[in-house]
Amino acid sequence: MSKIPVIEMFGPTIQGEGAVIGVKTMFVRTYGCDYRCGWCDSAFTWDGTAKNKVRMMEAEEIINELLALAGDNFDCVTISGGNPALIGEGMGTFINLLHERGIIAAIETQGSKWQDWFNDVDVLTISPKPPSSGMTTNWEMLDNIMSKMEKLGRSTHSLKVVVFDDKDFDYAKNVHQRYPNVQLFLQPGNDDVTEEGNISARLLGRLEWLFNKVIVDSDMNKVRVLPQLHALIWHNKRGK
Ligand SMILES: C[S@@+](CC[C@H](N)C(=O)[O-])C[C@H]1O[C@@H](n2cnc3c(N)ncnc32)[C@H](O)[C@@H]1O
Ligand SMILES: Nc1nc2[nH]cc(C(=O)O)c2c(=O)[nH]1
Ligand code: SF4
Ligand SMILES: [Mg+2]
Repeated sequence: MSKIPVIEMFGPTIQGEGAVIGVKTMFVRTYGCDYRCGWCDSAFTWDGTAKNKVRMMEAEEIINELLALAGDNFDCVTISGGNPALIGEGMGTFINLLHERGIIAAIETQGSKWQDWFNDVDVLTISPKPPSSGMTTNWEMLDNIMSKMEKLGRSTHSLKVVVFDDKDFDYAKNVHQRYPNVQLFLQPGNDDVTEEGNISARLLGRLEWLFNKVIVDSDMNKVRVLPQLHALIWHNKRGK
């Protein structure tokens, strides 16, 4: 059996981003990332500061813990990280167990790695990283992932790009031109993930800036611009 490194589980909460924004969901956050985005809002999943909280868990144990947390008060589990795509067959087993219980599986990943269990995911969010992150996109890998997902013919996948500045917006445009048939979500960046208290006004300011970028750009007629809804409500609080 291959175990899964879990750093936190929480919920039920409301999915705050992307294609299924607004849906009630549990979260399972895996430990470890192959990226180090300068503005990562979940850096504790890879920077070592919370390493002592990691538990190596069997798929079955994770389900049992979710059920203990929430009973039958959910039918969606979102697996985020870190990068859940670093995990092999254990994650496939976990997704199968969710399906056996009629629970859907949503994944958040950056598109730097493929796993065969992507084929079984109900909602796959691929979030390639713009220049402000400090990361470099492996376009060959991303092309590969996008073409495998397209071949599935179920359009369970979408793209989500976080935008902090004009260069990121150009990057998002590039992504949209490269994969014109895949729904692209734009999300404004939260440029201070440690600020305490109410950050809604700051985030809404960034959302308005992004709205205005999209409004005047005829290459962006088909994108959708969304906030991080949970951050508007719960700010930088962890486990929400
Ligand atoms: C923490 S990541 C984990 C999953 C995966 N590693 C990824 O990046 O897609 C989850 C989502 O949060 C977004 N995100 C991280 N930091 C952010 C920030 N400061 N502002 C806005 N979105 C952020 C990421 O781009 C990604 O879409
Ligand atoms: N409510 C809520 N929605 C989210 N959507 C993506 C998240 C993530 O950190 O991957 C996230 C999160 O952490 N909380
Ligand atoms: S890829 Fe995701 S988890 Fe990894 S550093 Fe970037 S935002 Fe954070
Ligand atoms: Mg988050």
